[in-house]
Amino acid sequence: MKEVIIATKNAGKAKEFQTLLAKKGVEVKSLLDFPHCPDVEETGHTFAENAILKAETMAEYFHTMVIADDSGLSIDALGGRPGVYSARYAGEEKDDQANIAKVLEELKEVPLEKRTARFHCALAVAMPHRRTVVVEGTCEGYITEEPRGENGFGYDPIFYVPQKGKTMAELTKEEKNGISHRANALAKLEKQWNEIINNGE
Ligand SMILES: O=P(O)(O)OP(=O)(O)OP(=O)(O)OC[C@H]1O[C@@H](n2cnc3c(O)ncnc32)[C@H](O)[C@@H]1O
Ligand SMILES: [Mg+2]
Repeated sequence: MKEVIIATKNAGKAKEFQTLLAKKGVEVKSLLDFPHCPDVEETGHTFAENAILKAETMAEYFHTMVIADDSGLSIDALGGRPGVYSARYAGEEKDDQANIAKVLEELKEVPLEKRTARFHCALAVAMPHRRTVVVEGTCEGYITEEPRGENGFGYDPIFYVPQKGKTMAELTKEEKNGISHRANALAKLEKQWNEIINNGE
């Protein structure tokens, strides 16, 4: 089976890529499988910049094709925050519960109709001796007043998906993969996929 490295240390993301790419007959390895690999500082100001940074650094490190995901939540009432700072919104520990608590506190006075938000995902595919390919996907929703659901990761328990009538964390893995920002970004690689997979190294 063809193997692809996803440059992420986030177990939730890694699992989603495992399911999404298994359908394409691809086995996913994440950086969690390579405990000694270096950390990449996310110094970019956009999701795309950070995805390129992570993918290119790791493609150089591994000497092979690497895909990176930089993603996050943009809340309109907060001027687009937490945005590219989603992982560390409440501190360096990357604590999902603390991040959720901070968002809910900041939105305390904001009525439901003004709690519009979207998840963003930028995917960068870095290949030795080729130009890096970048695609982006989004998913629209609302921020709930309290967390609901046990599935997924990150901000999923407070992200309400109107078309499903549930929070992202109440969706099954298959349902989330049917509508997520990550799946939407990956779908944009569809046409190039065979070329990426066969010529990437
Ligand atoms: O950089 P890597 O190692 O991939 O892992 P990370 O967790 O730091 O990932 P990002 O820098 O892309 O930050 C994304 C954050 O945005 C949030 N996020 C992204 N996608 C999400 C999703 O599908 N559901 C819920 N929250 C998500 C979550 O808090 C992530 O930690
Ligand atoms: Mg990160």
